Amino acid sequence: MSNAPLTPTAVSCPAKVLVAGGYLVLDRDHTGLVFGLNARIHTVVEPIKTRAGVSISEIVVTSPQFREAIWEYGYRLQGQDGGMTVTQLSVGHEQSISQSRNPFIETALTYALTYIYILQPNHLIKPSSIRILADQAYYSNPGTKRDQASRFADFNVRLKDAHKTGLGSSAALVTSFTAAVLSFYLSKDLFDLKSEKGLTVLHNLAQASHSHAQGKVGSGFDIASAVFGSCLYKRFSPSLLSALSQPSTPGFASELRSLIEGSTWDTVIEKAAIKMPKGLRLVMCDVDCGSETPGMVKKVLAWRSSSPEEAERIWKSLQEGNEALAAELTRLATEEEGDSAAKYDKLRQIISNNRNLIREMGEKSGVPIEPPQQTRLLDYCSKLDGVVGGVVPGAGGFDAIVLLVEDNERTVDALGTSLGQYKDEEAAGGRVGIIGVREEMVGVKEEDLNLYKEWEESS
Ligand SMILES: Nc1ncnc2c1ncn2[C@@H]1O[C@H](COP(=O)(O)OP(=O)(O)OP(=O)(O)O)[C@@H](O)[C@H]1O
Ligand SMILES: C[C@@](O)(CCOP(=O)(O)O)CC(=O)O
Repeated sequence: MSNAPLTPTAVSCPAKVLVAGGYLVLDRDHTGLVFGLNARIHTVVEPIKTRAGVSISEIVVTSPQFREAIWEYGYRLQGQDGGMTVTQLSVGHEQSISQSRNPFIETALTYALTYIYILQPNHLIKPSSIRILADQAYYSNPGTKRDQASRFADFNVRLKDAHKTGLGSSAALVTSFTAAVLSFYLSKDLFDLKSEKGLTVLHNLAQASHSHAQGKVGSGFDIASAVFGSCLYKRFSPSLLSALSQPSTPGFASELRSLIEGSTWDTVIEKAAIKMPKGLRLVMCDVDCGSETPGMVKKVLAWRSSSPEEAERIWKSLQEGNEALAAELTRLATEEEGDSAAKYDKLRQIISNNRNLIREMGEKSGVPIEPPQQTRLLDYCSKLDGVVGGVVPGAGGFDAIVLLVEDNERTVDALGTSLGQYKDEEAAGGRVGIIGVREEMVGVKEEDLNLYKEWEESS
């Protein structure tokens, strides 16, 4: 048993935008083109500070930018190879348990502690304190800064009242949380975030726990970009996770380890296939409306099953269009090209063809993937100076668009002004704003603890 003090550890992961491959990426015959974004969720793990009444096996998780965001967990070893069982202890004062549970944190903790235990069965897992800190762009609530230099805002609301912008908060949270907890408790020879193996273990473990907490509905592209940054993504076989026993049931711990470390995991991640040409960047616009992704996915997939031939034609053409988009971006990023006016013509053409197919997919399935108000908005933006084109990202719907624009202040400022003046009489939502993010190639990253000074435990 080791008594060495554990060193405070901080890790962050990026947000995501699925620029191409929505719906297609749900099966392994197709790929998704996902860009990481430079908004991050950070997790800081430290030895617990002595507090009256803290029991020996307790991990306290807080998300101090939000009100009442504290989750206290006890953990104990389950017999028959069931792994670590995590139980929520006292709950967020004056609230009912169901209101203040955080399934993403609870599941990520269960999977991470189980993996830690199985690698170091003779080590005591010491109590710890975990803080989560998120960049502003994940939420549209205006935050207040504790001081000028502060990176993280105080959102002054409960997490359940926060308005998400759809950048993949749960995936960045689960991945940075898992990475920070593993790095904190495991020695470098057992888990090293800087090694290929460490990244693969992190990816597989975060996919498993995120999928469990989310109800196994997503393709996992958001976890892939949280770990690896921008990439071309082919999902894992869903059967890998459906075969895994439930946490705390006999055999779970060993099954989890062989799944996470073994060769059956079949995700394909191509980082080299995604590049942003010098001179271009992404801009995300928030449309201040909501869409319900799981319902849209169900309906699109139901239509695909009922009209297989027609769907196959669209899926095949769109896959080709998405591959063409990735290839053209890579070509522009790697080949010398002059500054001719026609430089981005091919890119424009590819985006326009893909949008036609996305609209067809939406019309045929009866799902508003690129609904008319988004078509009008995208067409309006695409005609502005310096804008190459744009699409509805991910599942589409009413909540966001992503634009490919020339990377200079003039273009982005003019875009902001034009969007400020944009009025669509028929659209319910109204205001369109630029989210303060751009593409990010780097995935998971260790961070310096000085970043969190004003968010010390007592604050
Ligand atoms: N800062 C945070 N602190 C703690 N938990 C968080 C935080 N941000 C998000 N979460 C957890 O993630 C959940 C939101 O995840 P969800 O998958 O619904 O949204 P998302 O990943 O941001 O959206 P999308 O998949 O549309 O991009 C919250 O209910 C909460 O459990
Ligand atoms: C529809 C889908 O392909 C993309 C959903 O993306 P987003 O959550 O709208 O960013 C679902 C998935 O891949 O998990």
